[in-house]
Amino acid sequence: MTSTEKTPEFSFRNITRRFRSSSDKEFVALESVSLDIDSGSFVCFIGPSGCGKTTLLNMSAGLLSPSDGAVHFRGEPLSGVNTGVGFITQHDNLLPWRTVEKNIGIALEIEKVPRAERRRRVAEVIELVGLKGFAHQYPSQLSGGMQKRASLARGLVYGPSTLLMDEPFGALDAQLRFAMQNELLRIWERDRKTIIFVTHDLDEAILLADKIVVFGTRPGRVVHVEDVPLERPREFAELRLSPVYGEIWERLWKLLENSEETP
Ligand SMILES: Nc1ncnc2c1ncn2[C@@H]1O[C@H](COP(=O)(O)OP(=O)(O)OP(=O)(O)O)[C@@H](O)[C@H]1O
Repeated sequence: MTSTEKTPEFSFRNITRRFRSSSDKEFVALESVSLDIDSGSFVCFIGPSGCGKTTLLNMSAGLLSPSDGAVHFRGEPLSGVNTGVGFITQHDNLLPWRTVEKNIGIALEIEKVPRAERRRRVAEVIELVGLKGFAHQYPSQLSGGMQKRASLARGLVYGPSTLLMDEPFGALDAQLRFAMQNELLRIWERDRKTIIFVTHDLDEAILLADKIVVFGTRPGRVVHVEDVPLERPREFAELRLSPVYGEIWERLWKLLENSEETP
């Protein structure tokens, strides 16, 4: 790498991950994945069920190690839990007995961040995700979209350089999903954190990403990486009419259709 090139946020180097199935047979969940994720970029992972997308996210978070190969985070080999990432899953996992404010601040409490600083940082992310006025509500008092906002705030509060998002909006209805996609883009355009976002929805991937990584199955592997050169800020209604959008959509759709075939 020359001195002018930036160190990637993540560098996956020839990653293979094997698991044991319920019948105790070893199988390859992810094979020979080599991929760089640029710092500050928005990357979507897309592919059929079981192709290893979550496995790769778990490795990025340091919750799982590769059987072969290595994950480098900001130039350093990753070993152990990656404290530089916020992880947001499909299920919000908000604790029902804690208020919004206390749910969001939980990581700071664990880190023993002093109370005044904790309050300040929690208030800042609450404002950022548009939950001002709801700090003292309990999760059951929030709408689905507000719960998403709360889990987004919880992922942001300790200032990670990357957000790992595993189908975060999968369970939302179309309108709410659209609102949350726009909200996420607004926050990303403000902070330019690196985002790795797993989705099954091709439109969502093209709307959000700078780069789309397409996975295939049996074994899980990367079959294609697509750069998305569409201008930002992106307006979905206009975007869908653009020829570039249509070309990307068709190319990736075909790949996804074929991605479940054994190579
Ligand atoms: N801890 C584990 N033990 C055994 N097998 C596992 C484990 N974690 C994942 N797998 C298997 O590895 C394969 C890849 O799983 P993974 O969850 O990464 O896929 P995915 O692409 O995220 O799927 P989906 O889109 O359905 O969430 C699947 O066959 C899954 O059953």
